[in-house]
Amino acid sequence: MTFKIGLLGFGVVGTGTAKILLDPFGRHPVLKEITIGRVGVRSLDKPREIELSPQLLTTDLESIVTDPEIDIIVELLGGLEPARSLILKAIASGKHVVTANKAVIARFGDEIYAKANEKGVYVLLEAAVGGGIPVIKPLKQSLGANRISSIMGIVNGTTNYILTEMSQKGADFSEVLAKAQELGYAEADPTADVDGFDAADKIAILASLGFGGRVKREDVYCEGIRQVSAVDIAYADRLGFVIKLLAIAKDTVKEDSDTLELRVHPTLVPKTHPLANANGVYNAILVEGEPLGQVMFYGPGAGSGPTASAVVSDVMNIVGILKSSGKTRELDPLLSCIHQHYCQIAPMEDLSTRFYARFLCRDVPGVIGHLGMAFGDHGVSLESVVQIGIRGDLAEIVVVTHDVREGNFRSALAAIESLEAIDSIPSILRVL
Ligand SMILES: NC(=O)c1ccc[n+]([C@@H]2O[C@H](COP(=O)([O-])OP(=O)(O)OC[C@H]3O[C@@H](n4cnc5c(N)ncnc54)[C@H](OP(=O)(O)O)[C@@H]3O)[C@@H](O)[C@H]2O)c1
Ligand SMILES: N[C@@H](CCO)C(=O)O
Ligand code: NA
Repeated sequence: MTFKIGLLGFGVVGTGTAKILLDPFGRHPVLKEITIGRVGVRSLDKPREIELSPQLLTTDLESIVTDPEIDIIVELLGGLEPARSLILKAIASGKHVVTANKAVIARFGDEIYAKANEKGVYVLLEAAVGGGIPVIKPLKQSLGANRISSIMGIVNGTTNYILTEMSQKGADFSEVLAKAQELGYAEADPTADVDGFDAADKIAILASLGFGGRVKREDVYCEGIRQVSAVDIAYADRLGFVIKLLAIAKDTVKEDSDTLELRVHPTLVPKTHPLANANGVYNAILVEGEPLGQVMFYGPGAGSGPTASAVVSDVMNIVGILKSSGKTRELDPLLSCIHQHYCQIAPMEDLSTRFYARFLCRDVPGVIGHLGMAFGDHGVSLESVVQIGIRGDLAEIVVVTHDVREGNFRSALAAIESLEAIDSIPSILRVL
């Protein structure tokens, strides 16, 4: 039996996918039954790393998603449109879909899965989160017996690569970003990586899987890494932390409500924490549940081969189902998406966390006392106050708080900003 895939996109991940499919030796035998039927691209003239028969390539992507010969559509275009419309057309034509596109799923997942369930087709997305790391399928299947309480991790390879190079080699932000683009890690528009949007898409997807409800993408609080400076990386290091862009989804069961914390932001992570040692393009996702306790998924979070590994495993899963049960059976509830309700999201001001803040102060007597008083007045207690340096004619003071309600911390900062001794507050970061 042969199963034909229609590949939409033949860039970094599309090329990696074709490489695996064209070289099945030593891999799972089911791969020998999968062939590439058509490949959709934007430009027919572009030089390609792999030579495909020219009749396979087309710029008419609609003709691929409606082609009766094609069994599975693999969407590797990126971006919202035409990816969304083509996925919907593929579903309407009765095709199963594999996608690496977290941006589309995080925003249009409800529409896409409603149509897929109506049509009885699968939409699998292992490559969309954590690149090559198996994390979607484990969350759907292997961890299904657990009550998940938190999912937290480094889910963007580009920013982790940038932060690692900045902290280990003192490298310059824009140079490292260019290198990440060259290596095929970054999105077509790298602001999606740098500003945290890609990580926000991914945590929305993971939260939905882990907490069994739909998540509105706009509900994810999101800060990127632009404000992380070499100065803060160095202070963090002295205080025993590394700075990572974390994506966090946490159940906050209170007496009368069950809400989720959902956020992406640079975070000071203690060097002894398991997430602190995921460096470079590596991602790590720590899941906590009852009765399992903690489990961590770790591996290459981006790049052609690793991402293609996840894409092809999804294709193989669908082929396995098609081979064993034919096309007419009901969808497996452990592989499809059946959520109906939306998760309640807790407001950020109710978040309780530690903070790191760096102040530039006029070097007047008693400035630390003024800071301490302003924090105290708003119920913020300090874990450490470190007056470390002099920058020009200003004194640089770094504080780390104990756990504090974000709303209280922000009120304290507003009061501190108006103090005469305070010149500016160049950085505020959360601490794990
Ligand atoms: N790169 C990674 O490490 C990685 C990891 C995980 C997930 N992803 C996701 O995988 C997807 C693909 O990423 P990528 O890095 O492979 O992107 P890419 O290298 O930019 O490749 C995109 C491909 O899609 C084609 N394409 C884009 N828009 C098109 C349009 N409107 N019409 C026809 N063809 C179009 C391009 O055609 P041409 O070749 O003719 O330009 C190209 O072949 C994205 O959703 C991304 O978020 C990427
Ligand atoms: N741009 C993404 C690709 C993997 O999804 C990243 O850097 O993590
Ligand atoms: Na994955």
